[in-house]
Amino acid sequence: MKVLKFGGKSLASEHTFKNVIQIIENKSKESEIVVVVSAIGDTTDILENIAELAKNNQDYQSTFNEFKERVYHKDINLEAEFQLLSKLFEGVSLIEDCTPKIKDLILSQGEIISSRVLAKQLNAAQLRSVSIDSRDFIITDDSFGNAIVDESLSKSKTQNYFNELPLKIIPIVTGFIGATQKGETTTLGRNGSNYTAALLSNFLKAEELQNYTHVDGIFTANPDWVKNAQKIEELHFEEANELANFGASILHAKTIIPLLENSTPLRILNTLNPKNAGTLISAKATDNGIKSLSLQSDVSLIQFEGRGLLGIVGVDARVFTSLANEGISIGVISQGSSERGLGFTVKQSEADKAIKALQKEFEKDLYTKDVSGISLIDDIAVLSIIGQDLSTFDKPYAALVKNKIIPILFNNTVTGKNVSILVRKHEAKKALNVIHGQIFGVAKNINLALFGHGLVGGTLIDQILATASSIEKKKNIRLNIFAIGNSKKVLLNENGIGKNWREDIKANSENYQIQDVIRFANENHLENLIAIDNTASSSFVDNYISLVQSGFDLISSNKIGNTISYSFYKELRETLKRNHKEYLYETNVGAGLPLIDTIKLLHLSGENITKIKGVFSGSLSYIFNNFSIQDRPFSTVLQEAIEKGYTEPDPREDLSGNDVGRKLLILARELDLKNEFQEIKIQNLIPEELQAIDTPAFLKGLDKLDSYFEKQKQDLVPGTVLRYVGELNGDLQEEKGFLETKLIAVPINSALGQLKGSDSLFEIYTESYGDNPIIIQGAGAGAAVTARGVFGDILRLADK
Ligand SMILES: NC(=O)C1=CN([C@@H]2O[C@H](COP(=O)(O)OP(=O)(O)OC[C@H]3O[C@@H](n4cnc5c(N)ncnc54)[C@H](O)[C@@H]3O)[C@@H](O)[C@H]2O)C=CC1
Ligand SMILES: N[C@@H](CC=O)C(=O)O
Repeated sequence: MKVLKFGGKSLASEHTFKNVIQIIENKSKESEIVVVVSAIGDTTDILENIAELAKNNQDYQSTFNEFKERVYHKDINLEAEFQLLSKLFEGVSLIEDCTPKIKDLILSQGEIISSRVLAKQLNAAQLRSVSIDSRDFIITDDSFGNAIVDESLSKSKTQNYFNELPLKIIPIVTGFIGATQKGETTTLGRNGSNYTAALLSNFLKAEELQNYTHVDGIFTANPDWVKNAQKIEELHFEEANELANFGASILHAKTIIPLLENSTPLRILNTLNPKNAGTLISAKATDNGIKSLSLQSDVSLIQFEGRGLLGIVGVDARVFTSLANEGISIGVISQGSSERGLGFTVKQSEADKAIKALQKEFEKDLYTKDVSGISLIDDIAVLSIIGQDLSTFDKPYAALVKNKIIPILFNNTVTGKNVSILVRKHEAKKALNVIHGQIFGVAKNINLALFGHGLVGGTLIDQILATASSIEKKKNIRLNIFAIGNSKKVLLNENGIGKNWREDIKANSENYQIQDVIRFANENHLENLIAIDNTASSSFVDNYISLVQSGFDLISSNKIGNTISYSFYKELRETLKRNHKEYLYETNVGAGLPLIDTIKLLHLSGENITKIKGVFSGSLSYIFNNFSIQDRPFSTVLQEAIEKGYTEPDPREDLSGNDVGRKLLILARELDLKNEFQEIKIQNLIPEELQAIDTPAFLKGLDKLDSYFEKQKQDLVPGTVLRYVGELNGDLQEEKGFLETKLIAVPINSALGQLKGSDSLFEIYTESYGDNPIIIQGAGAGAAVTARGVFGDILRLADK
């Protein structure tokens, strides 16, 4: 025999009702069944609300009429229940009081109505069934509202009752309600229907209790809050009990206990997806490990502080006794060894009462200032990691801090594996997602805001979208682009911008300030935030500090942030350190080539890098590699470099030598040299009259450059070619290095003379390597290689 229990949501609509009937039909063909029901939909809340209106002498009648219309069913006469309710509400309204006893009688009608309605519907569907009132056999004490079941009496009564039932009739039993020995109606507390079903499963020795809900089972976290929460296939009773104790709303601690006697398995199933196997809770051992995260957001934190409490015996006892006297239960408790302060949680609904009780108890101590404050923090949520001990707690904790969520306090159980963390309510969803991603190894969400969607930025977006799903499979990292912005407008989507981003930008982007993007990320509880600067803008760099302070890591292909004043360079690094954030910019020198990382490692390991020289610019490499040996005007070759995406948005950044200068400065600063941009000796290749005009005018008149460069070529000694080079000389002992860029002639058969395409070449001279430099060579410019380099930085950060 199996017991099937259907919750209120399963009975709430015509559609779900049909599913219930179908499930009952199928299950009754497999084995004998007993069905337990909750009240339909939110009937219990509605009845409670009507009673409250009546008690307060407010208009309850219209809500009651609405209720009657909602539960009315044409084939079933509910007049007796409605009349009883009507009399009860009238009485409550007259005496302006609703005692727990009356309230139980009112609420019980919800389950009575639902069992009658379901039985009627089943009979109409040719499934013989009968509505059964559990008050006939579930016997309780008279603690109305949360009555204690007399299990042995209830067991024998239940067994006798069911022995008398005719065979082949499906019993539809009211959950939640019972009766005292005197026959007074009681209720078993919220979630009591599950308890009734568990009791019946035990008393009738069911082979399984199947609890039909509106979800596929128990998940590693509430799927409404954590998108990639995973269903748990199996749990041991003890683990389920822990989950229930820590507030997993789908389970009720009371439900598990009756099942232990006969080790009756409990399966959590979905009425709307009945083929899913759900979660099985049984006595079978499962792999030990973290099982689930739960969140309680209806709590408040009380802070009790006092200077004069150190060493005084009995203060905690007074705190807890005064609350116990008011029937207030305490959740998480924390007290430091200084004994100066005690923090603990209570239900939010009881917080004011708790404060009043404490103020009364400590009235004198408050006056003498031995107790200096009793205060309340209301916007609190308790996040519990069930199955977590402190040996591996460093990871979720560090992930929280990295996401700028600093727990208010945390607490672990001495035995068992549970850690509870108190966070601000508005941070709870983000905290849950951060910890979930960290401990379950399921795809970690990395939320990206991309600024600049030109050549590099646009290519990067396409690369990310094309590979996101394979990265998720291979690396368990889910890259979610939630913002794409240019200098004026931004497109935002917390669920991820897709392949049609170019059209979406046209249709849906809005004017913005950086604070709008930050606010959007916060409001949508987005974690692991990275801002990526693929602009060439100096004004965008102004946003770096606020982005870091708001919890973003940074990545840039833009070199400006690293090459404005040294004081900004330092300020940014200090801000990053203070906020536990990172800034990666591997593409700043040599595009996709692994140059910066190599220099960083060499320098960090104490290697004295004395010189770096070579061809730093991919575009200038392309231009001079071709122009030196081809009989084509300079402007034609330059135009080609622009079209291939090698140059800066304004190619004068390259021709002026500034871009090479920036790269030298970036490397110098990696070596702890404190140079400023103005100190670099730069050879500018742009004729003076073309230096001050605007970009479109410059681009229109590229041929004005031809005669100057033709002359440079003609002056070359035969067997040599032109190369634009950069050189950095520095030393560990020195504060500043010597940085220079210039156009030179080199032998055509030298390493520099042999460069092809847009290749850059870097020679790194160090003390240990002596005269044989480390050489890094390869494509030094181009949207595709640069975007790949930025992508590499994203994955590096995502892995941390
Ligand atoms: N092309 C290459 O080979 C390499 C380029 N880079 C760097 O990549 C960056 C991007 O270069 P491209 O894609 O070629 O430039 P681009 O001109 O094609 O794109 C720049 C984008 O930034 C946007 N933008 C400008 N100011 C902005 C602001 N204040 N806020 C937000 N967006 C803004 C523009 O609207 C444009 O969409 C540059 O900093 C460049 O130095 C770095 C290494 C190699
Ligand atoms: N314009 C730059 C692009 C890479 O930084 C170059 O030519 O090297």
